[in-house]
Amino acid sequence: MLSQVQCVPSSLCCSFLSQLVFTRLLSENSRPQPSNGASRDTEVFFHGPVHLCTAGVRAAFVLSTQFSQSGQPKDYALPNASWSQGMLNLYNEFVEKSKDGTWKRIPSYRHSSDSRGKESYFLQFLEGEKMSKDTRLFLRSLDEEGLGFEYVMFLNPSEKRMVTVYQPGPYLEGHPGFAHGGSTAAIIDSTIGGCAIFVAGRVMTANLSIDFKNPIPLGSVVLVDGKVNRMEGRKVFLSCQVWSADGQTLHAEATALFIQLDSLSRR
Ligand SMILES: CCCCCCCC/C=C\CCCCCCCC(=O)SCCNC(=O)CCNC(=O)[C@H](O)C(C)(C)COP(=O)(O)OP(=O)(O)OC[C@H]1O[C@@H](n2cnc3c(N)ncnc32)[C@H](O)[C@@H]1OP(=O)(O)O
Repeated sequence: MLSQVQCVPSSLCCSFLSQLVFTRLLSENSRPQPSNGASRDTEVFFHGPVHLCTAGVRAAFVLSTQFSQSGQPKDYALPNASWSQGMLNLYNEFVEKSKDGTWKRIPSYRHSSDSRGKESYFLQFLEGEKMSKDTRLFLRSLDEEGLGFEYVMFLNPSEKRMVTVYQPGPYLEGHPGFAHGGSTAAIIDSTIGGCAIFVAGRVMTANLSIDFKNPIPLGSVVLVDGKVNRMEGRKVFLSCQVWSADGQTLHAEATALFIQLDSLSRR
């Protein structure tokens, strides 16, 4: 279990992370298992001898959650059954806007090693770090669709702007019925982190300041709208707003400073 979160790219929300891990530990025991009896946890598969007899079924289940039918790594930034109509509508709106090249959908994989190739922003970010196939990127750490962070990012390169269409799931609960502020911080950090990576390559969050204006109902759809304001040497200054899908409610506003790293290995 620990290996799944040990290389989480953000120390921003330690308490949130602990809660998420705790939730996962709890849920492994209390959640109904898939009908084929397979565990959702690769570590259970590797460490639990009692499970060896169903190894094939388990492996198939685990692989099916991580790879598409073509055998390619699964791109999670595509519609799935958990997406509400509101999420689909916004997604389609931005797909439409992407047709003339103004916006670009950013694919999203579970493991950093799946991000190799042309769209390799995570490798820029994580280069030099050893990540095993069992590790998972924080925002894609849950197996079941719709329980945690459901999101798709669209980049507007000329505006140095990233918009994330985001639907927080029930495992992100803070106050009953609402998203935990740490989860909101994480999606903001990742959205503007994407902007910062786009303009500066490998970066780290040095400062993130958030005004939480209105709680985000779980299962609702919001737009996380972040952009680069300016760059001064290695310092990238960004801002971000989180709006309800109808544009009527401002949920959060943030400013941030990211620092460009010359090389992670130098550190
Ligand atoms: C087609 C391509 C598309 C691309 C799209 C991509 C989409 C991608 C999608 C998804 C992306 C996901 C992205 C995830 C992002 C997550 C990021 C995180 O959460 S990172 C974890 C949390 N952060 C840490 O753990 C940092 C810990 N801190 C440090 O490591 C250092 O303090 C660091 C690197 C921040 C700075 O250290 P130093 O030694 O390199 O630099 P020094 O000299 O201290 O600072 C440089 C300048 O910055 C100022 N500075 C530093 N920290 C500051 C602060 N907190 N406030 C104000 N100024 C600060 C300093 O005063 C200095 O300024 P002067 O150059 O003198 O003017």
